[in-house]
Amino acid sequence: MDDFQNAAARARELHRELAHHNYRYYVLDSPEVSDAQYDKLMRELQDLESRHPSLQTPDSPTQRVGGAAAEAFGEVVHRAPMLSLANLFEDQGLIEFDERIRKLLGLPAISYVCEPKLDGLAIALRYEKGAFVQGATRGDGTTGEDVTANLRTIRSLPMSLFPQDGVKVPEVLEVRGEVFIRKKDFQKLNEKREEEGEPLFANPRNAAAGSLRQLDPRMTAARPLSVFLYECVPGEGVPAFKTHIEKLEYLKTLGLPINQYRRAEGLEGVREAYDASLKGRHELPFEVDGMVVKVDDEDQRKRLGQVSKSPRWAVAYKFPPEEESTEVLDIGIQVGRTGALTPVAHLKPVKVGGVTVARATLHNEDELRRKDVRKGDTVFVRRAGDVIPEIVSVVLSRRPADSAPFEFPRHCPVCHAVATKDEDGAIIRCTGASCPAQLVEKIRHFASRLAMDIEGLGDKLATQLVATGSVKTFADLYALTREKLLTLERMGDKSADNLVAALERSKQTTQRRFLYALGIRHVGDATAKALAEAFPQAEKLFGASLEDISRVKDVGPIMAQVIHTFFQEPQNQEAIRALLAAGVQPAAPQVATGGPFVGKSVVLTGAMTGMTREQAKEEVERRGGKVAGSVSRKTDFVVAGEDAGSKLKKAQELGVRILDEQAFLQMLQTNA
Ligand SMILES: NC(=O)c1ccc[n+]([C@@H]2O[C@H](COP(=O)([O-])OP(=O)(O)OC[C@H]3O[C@@H](n4cnc5c(N)ncnc54)[C@H](O)[C@@H]3O)[C@@H](O)[C@H]2O)c1
Ligand SMILES: [Zn+2]
Repeated sequence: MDDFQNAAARARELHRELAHHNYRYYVLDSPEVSDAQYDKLMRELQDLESRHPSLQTPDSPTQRVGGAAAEAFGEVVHRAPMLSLANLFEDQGLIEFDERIRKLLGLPAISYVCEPKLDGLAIALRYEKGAFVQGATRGDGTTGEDVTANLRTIRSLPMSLFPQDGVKVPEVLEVRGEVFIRKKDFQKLNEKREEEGEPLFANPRNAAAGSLRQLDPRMTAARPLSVFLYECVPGEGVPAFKTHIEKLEYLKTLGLPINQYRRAEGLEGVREAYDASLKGRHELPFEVDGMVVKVDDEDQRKRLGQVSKSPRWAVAYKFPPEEESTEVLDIGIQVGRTGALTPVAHLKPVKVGGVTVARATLHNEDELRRKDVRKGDTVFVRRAGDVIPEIVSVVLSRRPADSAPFEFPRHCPVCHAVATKDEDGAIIRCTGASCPAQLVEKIRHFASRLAMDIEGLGDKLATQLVATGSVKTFADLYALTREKLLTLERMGDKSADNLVAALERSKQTTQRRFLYALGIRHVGDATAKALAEAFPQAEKLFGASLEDISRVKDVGPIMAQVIHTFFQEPQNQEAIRALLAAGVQPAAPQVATGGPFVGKSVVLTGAMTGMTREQAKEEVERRGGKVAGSVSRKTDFVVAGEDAGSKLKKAQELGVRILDEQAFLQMLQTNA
């Protein structure tokens, strides 16, 4: 085959493909590929046609506007054809556009108007004697669909013009503009569809088109659409405008909604406007997919005329796409630092918003189920600004016949411990205390002040210990030696010695600290205290029934379930046994029966030199006292350390007994 035959065959293929995508996009409002992919096919065809002009037949998709009107609607023949816009994607295209215009007009510089390119669908509206009488979609540019009833449901569209003082309402006014949906409304609409099990709209454009093209206007009314107008067809009583801006301002005086525009002088002016609008695109409450550049002077426009399906005097300068379609190669589960199991889609890499995206989060099981994303699906991926890439919708028409819903695992894929659902429903979490995926976080918590209080073991060191494989379980911490620690990066002699000493010290602990240190979900310091009183030995919890645990003070049914599951997990029993074998000795809480603290309410304020606030609290509680946060008449003692402030003052005012650190320590000693 020669080059021409090849080109002709490819062109036929592209005709077929583009016709298919046009139908999905314009008639069904449910595209299968992204705009960028569609544009690529279109450019390929344009390219073939420019190399072989005989391929440019009148029925070529390059020569036609939009898609045919759906038969279900009445037809409206436009008074003047509704055109499309030529697209540009980079500065080079803009240079050529400006050059062409200057050459055709024989002028050194052109005044332009720049408008946001709304991502919606074009409509033509007709007002007679100021009353809205008919509205139509663009259709194929010549004939559109009569969507009058649906347009009447758009709140921002005036049903009758309300001109400013001195402005005469024209006999007949035909205006053109764009119906669109605001980002917030789009999100709400898709959430509702999710709930109702309806397929999601891929983007605001399809949502707007799908909503306006409803056969039942009540359906349209339920979906909040918006409209901006940007063009006006000459007609009876309509002034002859010198410029586009004059026209826009005129429409405004009639009470019609007009979008913001920006005047731009020459190529440089357009570049500035483009940079500004690209930068500001995320601040707008609606989706824009580019900037429309129009020649401002109406007379110049007439002289420029049009080519095939678009005017020569305007162009759509597109923004880089933020949405792409691609394929889900697989769905995996990622275990986060807090044990949350997060489903992640592995995608055939695509460029979205300027970066290559190969993964997208599916957030959690509920979200995954709602969107019903499956392996093998074609999906729309979105990445706007710095936002994490996300899957917007699935192209159901492209779903493989043998696909099956994703089965969310009930065990952690990393450590195989049971994974359970959070009580608030959304997140599934691994319950393994030695789960490698959570280890850094677990160890950081284990070493924290209210837990084992191992000084010097923070986030950085925990990360290092896990990364080097030195620590795989809590108990491994107690096998760390000075020599071993010194092999770590940035670890000095002194720090190593201090850490070994801190580890050794931490072995003498309390059952309350020990239980808290295990990092059982929801078990904070207070619950650990109650649990320690009921179960002075950790191993007793292995055999405890759900009822036993439920009887513990302040432990509700959900927490009881979490605690029960934790101590049933063999991995966790093993972790506890190993800690005890390593020499950790959690002391059972002593229940005080006598002494000066029993049943007393104590307030701690100011800094003490000999112990921390937490230690002081623990000492008081061990002796049967309660530590309160604020001073009242019910307070029995206030322990005032250095720089005690308002609490001390309050105590003095109320005549509450005040102890300094010395007196407090003495009281503790006499009641050890
Ligand atoms: N994904 C798909 O399968 C698929 C299929 C068909 C078309 N498409 C997309 O649609 C595009 C073609 O659609 P099109 O012919 O409507 O062209 P277009 O969207 O590129 O530009 C023309 C349209 O821009 C709109 N517009 C928005 N703001 C405007 C403003 N301020 N002034 C003037 N017009 C404004 C008007 O509706 C006008 O008809 C393609 O480039 C592609 O991105 C996608
Ligand atoms: Zn795990």
